[in-house]
Amino acid sequence: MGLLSGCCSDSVFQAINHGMTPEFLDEVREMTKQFFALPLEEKQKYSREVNDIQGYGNDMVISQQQTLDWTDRLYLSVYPEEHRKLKLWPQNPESLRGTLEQYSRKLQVVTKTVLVAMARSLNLDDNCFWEQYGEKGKMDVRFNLYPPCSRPDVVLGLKPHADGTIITLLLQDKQVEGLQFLKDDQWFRAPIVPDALLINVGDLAEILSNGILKSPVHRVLTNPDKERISLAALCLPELDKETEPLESLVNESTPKLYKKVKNYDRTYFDYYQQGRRPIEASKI
Ligand SMILES: O=C(O)CCC(=O)C(=O)O
Ligand SMILES: [Fe+2]
Repeated sequence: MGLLSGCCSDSVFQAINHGMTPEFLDEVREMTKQFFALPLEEKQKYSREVNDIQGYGNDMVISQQQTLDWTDRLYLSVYPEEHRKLKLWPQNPESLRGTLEQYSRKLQVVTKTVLVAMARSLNLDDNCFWEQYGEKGKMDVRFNLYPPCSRPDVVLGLKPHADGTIITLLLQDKQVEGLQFLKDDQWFRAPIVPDALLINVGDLAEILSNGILKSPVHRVLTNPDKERISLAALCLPELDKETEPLESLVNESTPKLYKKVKNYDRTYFDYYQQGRRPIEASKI
């Protein structure tokens, strides 16, 4: 697999030669568009329940101050398989379930390759990140639709955040840009590289690497006349696994910079909705 680095930050890569054909990626994008184009009542058959993250719909509203994102979503857990809530997997378009299954299986292979490459880049044991992900590592997918918005000057598709993952694998829209990464207090656009997957490091890789890898802050702009889609696959450690800086990266001259965290995605949400970075809470 080829990794093109440094589009906007050292922790963001565009991966090519990932083993999926351009036609297959188009199919994945197409099924995403088709789902969101369905009538609302059809999509609502898969609605998220009030206290669940999985399903169709926008974010949970936990406070009146919360800034809402200009986006429509479908969130599904794919791995481990026992986390799947199949009743929330759309049967329309008909190909969605099968294509998602195939896509996520391929992404598991990509995930392993990337985690090994990350370890090598830090001169660590090949499997040190992979072991932290675990045999029962979680993969959740988030389908995003950003409808056209008449006030792109004041409304964001997705507010600034860093991902609460080990890594995130993102399939971007092929025509419409919108994703930006923050570096040195400036926003840089993530260019569309057709048929590449954009991979970024998440907070948990920052913690594991004791801060050598940085989880980049990013946001999505809205567009006045075009809709945009994306599909994010979020790789998280298996349930109840504790994440802390790898022992080999901690010694007398480089102390441990982060506390141990567990089920980080749960605390993540509260911070995120207040516009805060959850990783701040785990810094020592
Ligand atoms: O839509 C995008 O390009 C980015 C999505 C994203 O950052 C996310 O789902 O966490
Ligand atoms: Fe993100």
